Amino acid sequence: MRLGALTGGEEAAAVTGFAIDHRKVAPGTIFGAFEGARVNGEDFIPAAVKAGAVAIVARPEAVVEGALHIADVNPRERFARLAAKFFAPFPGTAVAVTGTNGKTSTVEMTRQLWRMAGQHAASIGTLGVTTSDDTVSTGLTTPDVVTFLANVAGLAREGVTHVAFEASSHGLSQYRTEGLPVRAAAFTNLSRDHLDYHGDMATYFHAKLRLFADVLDMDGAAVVWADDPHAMRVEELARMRGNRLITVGEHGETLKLVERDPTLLGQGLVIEAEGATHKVMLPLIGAYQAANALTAAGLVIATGGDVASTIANLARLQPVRGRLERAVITRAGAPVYVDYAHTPDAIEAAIAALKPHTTGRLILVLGAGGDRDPGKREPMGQAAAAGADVVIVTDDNPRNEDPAAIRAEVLKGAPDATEIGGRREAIAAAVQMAGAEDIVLIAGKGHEQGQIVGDRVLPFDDVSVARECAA
Ligand SMILES: CC(=O)N[C@H]1[C@@H](OP(=O)(O)OP(=O)(O)OC[C@H]2O[C@@H](n3ccc(=O)[nH]c3=O)[C@H](O)[C@@H]2O)O[C@H](CO)[C@@H](O)[C@@H]1O[C@H](C)C(=O)N[C@@H](C)C(=O)N[C@H](CCC(=O)O)C(=O)O
Ligand SMILES: Nc1ncnc2c1ncn2[C@@H]1O[C@H](COP(=O)(O)OP(=O)(O)OP(=O)(O)O)[C@@H](O)[C@H]1O
Ligand SMILES: N[C@H](CCC[C@H](N)C(=O)O)C(=O)O
Ligand SMILES: [Mg+2]
Repeated sequence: MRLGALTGGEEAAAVTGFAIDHRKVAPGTIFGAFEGARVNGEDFIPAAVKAGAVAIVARPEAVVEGALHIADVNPRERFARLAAKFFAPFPGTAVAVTGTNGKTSTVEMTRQLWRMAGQHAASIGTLGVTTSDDTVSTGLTTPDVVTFLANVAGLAREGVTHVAFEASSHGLSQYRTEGLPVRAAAFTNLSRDHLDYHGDMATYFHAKLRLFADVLDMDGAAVVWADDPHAMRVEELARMRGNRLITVGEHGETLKLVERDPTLLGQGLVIEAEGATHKVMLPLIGAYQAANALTAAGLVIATGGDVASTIANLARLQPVRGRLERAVITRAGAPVYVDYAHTPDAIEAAIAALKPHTTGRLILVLGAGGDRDPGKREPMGQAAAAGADVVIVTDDNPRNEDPAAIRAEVLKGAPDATEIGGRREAIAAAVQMAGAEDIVLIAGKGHEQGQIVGDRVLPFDDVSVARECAA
């Protein structure tokens, strides 16, 4: 592709690719130089030009010599839009999910429901890029803009027509997905997380609202979990902008949840839609999984899915990795669940999901990640102490923090908890103390395959460790 074809100018230079890291620049690359949280990408402009960059997308005040300066006050957005032109075509139907909890579950369930309807579907998020054939990890929930757009284009080349992706607040505030047309956007919920990055709840919510204010197509649909206290703001935004509004939940109008009856292995749902009453047996436990399943159904309906068959297909949803995943049943007969709860709200939701399933004690193992919002740690401890009968505080991913200091902050909220730093030892203790009537919940790491200590990733999988401890 010629540079002029992207800029609307006369430049004849060939564009061979896009990069936001100067170490990935090759001859013909367009380099995006952004001010980051850690360093200023503008400092790498000379090195990028030396490596063969033909154009630099940067703020007007940045100094660019030896390559075209594509100046913009919002260089991240401009870069994403140019890159999207380069990487297109994309799958015809893309939808995005934002919210503090439930994004991964919702995109995965959307992918499954589309597939059941005969579509060639994929999802992108915390679990990686998932198609019906495999899952390839990207390391981030919303990958960087170049990885994201290249992956979405790659999916189109493989024949994927429908893609659901997670729009994290970091991804939205860094314009990681701009340029890809979004036909429908879903909001799951808002609660405390990531305040280390966003500073306060208002800024965090504002970042999420960008999905509805800026990213969603003007003629696209907004799908809203109506039972969240923040749903109203999203609904107002959609109405103001003239987007089709699909609301789901007990307060929902499109898919109204009128009854939820937990059973041993799932839950019966009664849903009112289009004047008819639909009954379906969801093969997953927990109110939160019903919420995510209904939000996913909303997205499928928003993109042309038939209402009755989409609801009926909920009966065939497969579990999502690391979300209330039953790892093993101990010798004493206690089921051990692994769940990715790593916010106060999620801890509460995971406990609420399991409580109806035990006549004995709920034994909870939890920790909190290092280099992430420290303010959520004490409330996580409080949620644990309020809902579980036995709490064991352990390490999550300490990253570059002192693990004992992180545990101390969680323990402030759960002063009666037992402290066992080693995650394996903590899981072993929980498994050993569980009796026939008890349930063990291991929270925080879900599907993760490693424990990040310093800059090293040590192999660790909660599910495998639980099985080893129960053997
Ligand atoms: C806080 C954060 O979001 N950081 C991400 C972001 O950094 P940034 O733009 O602030 O970058 P920076 O490191 O200050 O560098 C500025 C610029 O200089 C460039 N650079 C930097 C160094 C160099 O030698 N050469 C160079 O060109 C960088 O590529 C960047 O464009 O852009 C980088 C490049 O894409 C990401 O790798 C990095 O993710 C870090 C590793 C990270 O841990 N991110 C987490 C917090 C994250 O994004 N999480 C969300 C939410 C999770 C969820 O709730 O699900 C996610 O979507 O995964
Ligand atoms: N709708 C929901 N309401 C409350 N809690 C939820 C909901 N969905 C999921 N959770 C909790 O959050 C955890 C993470 O779920 P999931 O991975 O789907 O969310 P996510 O938004 O993708 O998280 P992340 O921001 O880390 O990517 C679950 O294991 C569960 O404990
Ligand atoms: N076990 C994890 C969960 C992280 C979830 C992720 N979305 C983030 O906050 O970056 C941790 O705190 O290390
Ligand atoms: Mg996720």
